[in-house]
Amino acid sequence: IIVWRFVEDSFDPNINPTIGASFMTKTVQYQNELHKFLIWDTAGQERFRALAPMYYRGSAAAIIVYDITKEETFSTLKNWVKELRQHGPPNIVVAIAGNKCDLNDVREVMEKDAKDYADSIHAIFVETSAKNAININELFIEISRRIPSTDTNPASSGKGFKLRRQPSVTKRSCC
Ligand SMILES: Nc1nc2c(ncn2[C@@H]2O[C@H](COP(=O)(O)OP(=O)(O)OP(=O)(O)O)[C@@H](O)[C@H]2O)c(=O)[nH]1
Repeated sequence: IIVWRFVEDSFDPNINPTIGASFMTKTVQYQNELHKFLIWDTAGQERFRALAPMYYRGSAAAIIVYDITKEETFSTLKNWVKELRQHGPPNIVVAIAGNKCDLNDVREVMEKDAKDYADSIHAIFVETSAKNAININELFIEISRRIPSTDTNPASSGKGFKLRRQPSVTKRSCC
């Protein structure tokens, strides 16, 4: 399960915010394999925050998105990183996406600062534009590279396999 929002159909500034979470899939080609991601896009608003553990529990990766034109979204992102470290799956792959890189003129978060922070927590880092579809595929390919396969049998190479840590029953209690 991955926390992410894809390219919007429309870039209306009055677009409705996510309520709870929305689900989507994305398939990327990684080397000779097709990797299908099952994605939950959780709501960013504070009032939905308590729902997030339902979605990141059992997930293989999380993409935490901030807005490069709003410094406060970068601070909020750091809180999400802490939450994932404390309550998320132990080996979850964390990716940080600085979205709206098409709005470089009104940037508030320097790319280097974000990259240094991502490196310090061993997270993937990329600046994206959901609007212009910049670096979206690249981000998923990098996640594919970091999520180990459960299938190490070369005889089955070329056939379908499951990436590690499909949603499963865990003993961890909610929140
Ligand atoms: N210029 C630009 N605008 C974007 C980009 N991505 C999203 N937007 C706009 O930013 C606004 C917020 O986008 P959302 O996708 O709703 O943001 P969100 O963080 O998912 O918000 P929640 O649904 O509340 O979690 C919308 O008006 C989008 O059209 C981008 O890459 N570039």
